[in-house]
Amino acid sequence: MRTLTTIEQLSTDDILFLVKRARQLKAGSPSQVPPGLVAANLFFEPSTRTKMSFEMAERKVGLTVLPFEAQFSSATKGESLYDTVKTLEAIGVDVLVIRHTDNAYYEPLIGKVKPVIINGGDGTGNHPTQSLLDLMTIMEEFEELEGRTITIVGDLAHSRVARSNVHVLSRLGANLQFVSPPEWQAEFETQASLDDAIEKSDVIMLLRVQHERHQPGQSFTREQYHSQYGLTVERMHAMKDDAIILHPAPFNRGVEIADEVVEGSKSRIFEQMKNGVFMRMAILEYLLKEEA
Ligand SMILES: N[C@@H](CC(=O)O)C(=O)O
Ligand SMILES: NC(=O)OP(=O)(O)O
Repeated sequence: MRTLTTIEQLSTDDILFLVKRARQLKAGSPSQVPPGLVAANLFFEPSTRTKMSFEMAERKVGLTVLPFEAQFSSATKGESLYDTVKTLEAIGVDVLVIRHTDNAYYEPLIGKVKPVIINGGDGTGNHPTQSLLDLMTIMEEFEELEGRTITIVGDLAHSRVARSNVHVLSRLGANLQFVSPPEWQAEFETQASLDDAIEKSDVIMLLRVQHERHQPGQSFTREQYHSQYGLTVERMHAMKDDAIILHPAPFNRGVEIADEVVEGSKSRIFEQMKNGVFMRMAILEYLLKEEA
């Protein structure tokens, strides 16, 4: 396999292998990427975690990383993504991590370009590397997902993280619950009350309110959202003793999550970010093993 564009393209064995390998890398196992390969990270949408943790992972596995800034690239002169990728291929880039506003931006590239393509997020479509690092974080806590209840809370309609996670978590046997404002529930069957959902949950996975994808007038005040759908300190105290909190970040303190909860004992949010580096190392190793 030469690309990772959606989580659906991975078999369950691939997924479990990547989690195991990322945990080995986190424990200090040396990486096994052939020397002399070159990466570039093409982010046409803003990013802090995905871009920086890919760059960290690329350097840790020994890749040379070429800088690319979308706003100073010839994309601003109208060059297409396809022509940008063909250019980088001609220059000698072996692996491209791409984030783009268009859903499924990768389709015209697959089978037509030589570099390995890794999806760092496409519109409201997919965020496969986020799902894998979320899964790693959950498995560090519980090992098995079978019989565990995971509640995904928030802007389901506009979240690529929700879409990728629903697929992988249900494939591995978790019971999924959803809580969302009716306007943002999309195709998901939601629970009426966050308080009822919390009591049964082993994992509360919060989603960011995706303001940048909303039409004007489609939002709530911070206070309205927080009181109805936010993880308040009181709600955190109502969680099971061993239950944990995830959020892909960036998080809006005081909106999806109370300020005090972000770094509280149930939060694994910064562990998700740490795990992101090791998961991305495992993904690079997996995709590049046979390159040279
Ligand atoms: N950073 C994640 C989640 C978010 O921004 O809400 C994403 O790019 O999808
Ligand atoms: N979680 C995540 O994808 O963060 P960034 O948008 O900062 O990359």
